[in-house]
Formats: sequence, C-alpha cells, structure tokens
Amino acid sequence: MAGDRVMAEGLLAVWHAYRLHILIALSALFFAIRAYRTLSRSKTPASASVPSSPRSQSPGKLEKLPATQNAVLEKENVKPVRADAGTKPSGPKRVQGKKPAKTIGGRRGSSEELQPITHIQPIIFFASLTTNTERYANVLLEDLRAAAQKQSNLENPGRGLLPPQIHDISYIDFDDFFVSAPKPPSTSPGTRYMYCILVPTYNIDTVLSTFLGDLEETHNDFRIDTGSLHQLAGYSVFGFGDKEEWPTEEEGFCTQAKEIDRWMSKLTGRKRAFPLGMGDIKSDVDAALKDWSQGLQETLSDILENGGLGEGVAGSGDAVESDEEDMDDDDSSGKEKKSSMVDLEDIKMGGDSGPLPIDFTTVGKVVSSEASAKEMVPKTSPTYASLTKQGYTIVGSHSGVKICRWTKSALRGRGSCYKYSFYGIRSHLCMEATPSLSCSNKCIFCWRHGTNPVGTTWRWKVDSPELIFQGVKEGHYKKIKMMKGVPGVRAERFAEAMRIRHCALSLVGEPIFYPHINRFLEMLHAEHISSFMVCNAQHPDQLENLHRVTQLYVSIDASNRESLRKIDRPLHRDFWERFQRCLDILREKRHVQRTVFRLTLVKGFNVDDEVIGYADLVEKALPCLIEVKGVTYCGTSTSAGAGLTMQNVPFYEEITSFVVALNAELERRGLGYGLAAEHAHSCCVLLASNRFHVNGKWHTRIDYPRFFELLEKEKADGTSFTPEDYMQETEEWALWGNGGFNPEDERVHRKGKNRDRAIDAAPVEDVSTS
Ligand SMILES: Cc1cc2nc3c(=O)[nH]c(=O)nc-3n(C[C@H](O)[C@H](O)[C@H](O)COP(=O)(O)O)c2cc1C
Ligand code: SF4
Repeated sequence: MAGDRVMAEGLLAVWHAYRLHILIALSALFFAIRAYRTLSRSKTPASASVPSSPRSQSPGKLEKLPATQNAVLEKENVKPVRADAGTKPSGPKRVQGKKPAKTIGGRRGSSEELQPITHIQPIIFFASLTTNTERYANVLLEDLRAAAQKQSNLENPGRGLLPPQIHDISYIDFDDFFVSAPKPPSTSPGTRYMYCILVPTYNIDTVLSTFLGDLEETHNDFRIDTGSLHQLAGYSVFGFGDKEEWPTEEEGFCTQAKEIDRWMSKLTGRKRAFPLGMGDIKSDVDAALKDWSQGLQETLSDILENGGLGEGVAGSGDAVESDEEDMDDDDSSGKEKKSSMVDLEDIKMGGDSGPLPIDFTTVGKVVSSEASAKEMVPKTSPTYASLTKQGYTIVGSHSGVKICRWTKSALRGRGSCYKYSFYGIRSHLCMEATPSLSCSNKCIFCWRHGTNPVGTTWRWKVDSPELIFQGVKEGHYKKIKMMKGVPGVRAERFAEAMRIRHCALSLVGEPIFYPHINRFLEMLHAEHISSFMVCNAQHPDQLENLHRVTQLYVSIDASNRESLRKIDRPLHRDFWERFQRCLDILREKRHVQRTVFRLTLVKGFNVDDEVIGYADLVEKALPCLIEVKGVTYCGTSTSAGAGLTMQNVPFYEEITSFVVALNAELERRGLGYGLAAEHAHSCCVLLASNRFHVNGKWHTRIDYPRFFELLEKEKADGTSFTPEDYMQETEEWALWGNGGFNPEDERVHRKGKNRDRAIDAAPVEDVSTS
C-alpha cells in the first residue's frame, strides 16, 4: 500500500512538472490522425470515376443521364457538377448551376479550333439481322475503297480520301462515335470523318431501337453540346425496307432510316452531306444504293475541293430552307430572313422614275449590245439586290432563274405542281427562268413583288442566248445542289434533278420580250428540254414570229377592256387592241402547237358576270386548253395598293362553279370543250378542246420524247406536225372529279393554313406556280 502511494505521488509530481508538454503532444497527435483520415477519404473515389470513353478526354467530361432525368434538370435550369470536380457526395446525384444556351452547329465557345480539311475518312456503320444490310455495307466499302485508291493515285498526297472503316452498330461502344466525333490523329489534324449509315427497318425491338434511343438521349442531354457531332465532315443515311409489306413511307417503309437521318441532322448541326437514300430490298435496292453511293462520292470530292459541304448546307453557308426538323432548333432565323426582305415597290427601279415613254414594240426596233446601251438590271442596282435576296439568280444583265416551291416539294417526294397532273411535268426536273426580267404590265397580283423593271420597248443591252442558256442552267443546278442538305430531300430525286427536262419560261418579266428568244428556244430543244412559254398578250409581233414551243400560253387576266386595265395595269395605251391581235394569232397557231389560255380568277375583279365575256374570248382564239386558277395572295404593297386582300382569293368551290358555268356556256355555243382535269391542291382546273378527247379518254399529257422526235424531223425535212401528234393519255387520278394528287407522293398539310383558299397565303418566295 505504501508503495502504491509513493508511485501515485511520483506520477502527480511528473504531471505537475510536464503537464503542458503532455497536453501539446496529445493535441498534435489528434490533429495528425484527423488530417491523415481526411486526406485518405478524398483520394479514393476520384481515381475510380474516370470513364474510358472519348468524352473523358474532353474538357467537360460528364456522366450520361437518362433522358427523363435530363428533362427534369433542363426544366430546373441547372448545370451538372463535373464528375472529377471533387468529393463525390453520397445519396442522389446533385447538380447545380445554369443551363448553357443551346447553339446550332454545336459551337458553344468551343476552344477546339479545327484545322482546314485535308483528308476525309469515311466510316460505314451498319446494322443487320438477316445479313442483307451487311452485304450492301460491304458493297459500299468496296466502292469507297476503290474511290480512295483512285484518289491516292492523284498528284496531291497532302489531300485526299482515306480508305473507309466499317463498323457493325451492334458491336461498337455508342459513346466512342456518337457522343462526340472521333478526334483526328495528331499526325493529320486536317482529317475529318464522314459517317455513312446503312440500316434496315424493323417494326420490332432490335438494336436499331436502342441506337435510335441513344441518339435521342444524346440530343436531349443538355450537358452535351447541341450539335455535338459538328466536327464531322458530314453524314448520310441509306435505309433498306420492304415495299411489298410496307408500300409507302406513311405505312412504315424505311421509317428507322428516316428517324436516324433526323437525329443525325440535329447532332451534327445539319451536316447532311447527301440526301437520305432508300431502297426496296425486293426491287430497286441495287440501283438505288449505286446512285446514292455515287452521289456521296461526288460530295466527298466536293468537300475535299472546296473545304466544306458547299452553300446551303450547314458548316459552310446558310441552310436554304427550314422544316419542322429545323424549326424546333432555330425558329428565329427564318423569320429574320423574311422580315429583312425589301418590297421593291418602295424602291425606284434603277433610277427610273415616272411613266415610261409609250411606244409600239417591234421586232426590228432592238437596241443592240452597243457600249452605249444600259444594262437592264445592273449589279449595283436595288433591283438586283432585291431579286437576289428573294432567291433569284441574275444571269447576265437581264435574265433570271429561280427554283420554285414545287421543285423543292418534288425533291422531297411531296408532290409536283399542277403541270404534272395535267401535262406530266415532274417539278424537280423543271427549271423556271426568263430571258427578260422586264415586263410591260404591272399586274396587281404579280407575286414577283413588283421587283421587275417595266418598259414597252427593249432599250437595254442585249446578252447573247449562249450566255443566258449557260448561265440559267448553272444557276439552276447550283440551287438544286443547295438542296442536298435540306431535310426530306430524296436521294433518287436529287440525282434526277441534275438533268433539266423542262423549262417554264415565265418567272418574272416577259420572256417573249427578249430579242433572241427563238435562238434561246432552239438551245433548249437541242438539249431535249421542253419549253412552256407564258406571255401576257401584249406583244403581237413577237408572238407572230415565235417559233415552236412545247406549249404556248397567253395570260387572260380579264374578259373585257375595263377589267383588263384595272388588273394588268398595262403600259401600252393600245393594250386592248394588242390583246385582241394576240388572240387572232393564237387561233392560227392552234394547228401547229398547243395553245393555252390561262385565267387567273380574282374575286371582285374578274369573276362575277364575266363567264360570257370569257366564252367570247375562247370563241375568238379557240385555244387547245384553258387553265383556270385562283389568284395567289402574296401580300405585297402592289396588291395592297390595288385593294387586293385575302378576300379576293377565291375558294376552290368558287373556282369549280365558275369552270362549270364556263363549260356550259362553251357547250351551249357548240365549241367542243370539256372538263378534263383538276389539281385541287393548287386550286386549278383544266378545260380542254375535244381534239384531246380520243376514244372516250382525255389526252392532256405530253409525250415529250415524241415531241423532240417530231421537232427534229421537221427541222431535217420540213415535215410539220400538230399538237395531237404528241399528246398522251391523262392519268386517272388527275381527271376532273378525282382531285389530281399523285398517289405516289406524300401529302403534307401545313399547320394553321386555310386549306380551302387558292393555294396558301404563302410568303412570296414560296408562291410560284408558273
Ligand atoms: C420482323 C421484320 C419487320 C420488318 N419491318 C419492316 C418495316 O417496318 N418497314 C420496312 O420497310 N421493312 C421492314 N422489314 C424488312 C427489312 O427491313 C428488310 O428485309 C431488310 O432488308 C432486312 O435487313 P437485314 O437483313 O440487314 O436485317 C421487316 C422485316 C422483318 C423480318
Ligand atoms: S410551278 Fe412552274 S417552274 Fe415550278 S415546277 Fe411547276 S412548271 Fe416548273
């Protein structure tokens, strides 16, 4: 006991002597242990959270969330914490911050500046369950291999097409290719990738459903750039389907290819390098794939040559047209474009002011291309600026070309203009042009926006027909090429469109005004391009001297002098006499060529009580055909100034009642006409002479190859021919009473438009129905 007491007293003495040192040592030990534990806890999760996909190499590496979760986060306007940003909290994933603004093309202050393109590496992706698509993917592989081989033989080794890669979609890691584009190798930073996607269609759950889901999810993942694949050189999709079981796209033909094309457009910032191709596995697949592959290869060469996809395709120019696909991403741009359009009614034409001198146009009175003569539309004039802004390509100094909305529509498989129903013109093969932008009328309903110069005599410099012909073709093809990236354009139609078959000489102005019109027509015919010539019945001398055209139109805008003056606002004082003379000439010509009256009905101006007057005009000229259509409201100040509103646009029923009344009047007079065809979609009806009613059937269509055959024979040995010699039977669906919509085309109703009026009240650049 005494020993214990001594020990306790000793310890107490030590404590008293060293308590400060002991306390300091214990505290130091405590902090050292805490610091150690904190350090070791923060190290472990970071090393385990780096994914191995290409995303992990990019500065904003993120984990992918399901689309539904993204949608919620997007709504909450939040930005995620980067996966490597520090301690990973336990419990539900938390994100904080602000949603970054979406940008078209996916460039959101991107620091990765791309080198100019020197090489293109095609990558073929395919999916295949029963090996068809795999087989075709290998055909494409060989095609592209051969193309790369050919390129490598060429002189410039610093530029070219690389041999293609091929991947089965079932075996790739989606993230490796479809979340961001593969990075070019450091040894060749100018290499860019072209995705060629070949897919079958399955209406059951397959790898394609997963693939589509992933594309959608990536697009909806707000943490991934909109257009996250914008660094690709481009993409194109080809679909395989079975038309026997799924005959139309609406019924399911190639639906998954269409969907993939749509998502890829969004992910790449609209870098559709070549239109979607489709092949029916039981019929045209070989030819369709061959054409598509050909087009794709041409595009690859174009990119290498020009450094981008070309005008009209995202990446190196403005998209030429919008679609539902584009609208949800970029609704504003289109609006801006439209509002910036100038109405040239408000601009003085090239310095011209006041009325022009009244004169009689004669063929001989032409100002030649002397240095003193002025240009009709000089490049520096406001007319030039306005026309080009509206989409016209001005050729030389007085000609123009533009692709109409029907050409665009037909390229997308959505139907041609009424001239297909009546005469067999497929709109994507049609060029709309004029060799004279000047006109001698100022019609109130002219959709040309009042942009054209007006005059009664040709007092300008004259361009050669060779220059014009070359220029309008080039301009047309350029505009068609600009359509290749537009959503919905069909590969096969795009390929067909690269060979013009028809020319509608009717754009802005008055084509017959051009002094060398006959030579120009000869050039068209020499290339087997049919000619549909529209004139305004104000130039009888030129009409008389006009050589053969495939179809000759005269616009009949009113049935009497007063109405005509109000509607056409002609510059010629003797406009009514000119008009009458033109009808006499037309009567003579009806034996050698197809002559057409075109009536444009404007409610309140030229419809009421005018049936008798129109019948008089028909009796005078006896045209082969009479087209009756409702005016198109284009909302220009020209039309507004003349008191034209939507109320003047007739309903289709009003047009049909008028046509029925006119037909009855013609019948009463025994003139031999009948109701032949209709195109309800553009509110247009065709009355035809019984000369085209053979064996109980209407023959309003044209046999174009026969026309050129007869024309060449006439040229060779002088054998004349008549319109009946090149007529062809009208399609059943186009006949009066059947509506006139080609069943092979896809019907698209625009949202929010009044369907019964004559065509939609569309913006002016959309309206042309030449
Ligand atoms: C179960 C099944 C569903 C199909 N669904 C569609 C379809 O919805 N639309 C279509 O156009 N073709 C459809 N097809 C046809 C295939 O897309 C076509 O046969 C294709 O060539 C198959 O390609 P693959 O052999 O590469 O798998 C279907 C075929 C099968 C067997
Ligand atoms: S509207 Fe005129 S230019 Fe357009 S496709 Fe028809 S005929 Fe050709």
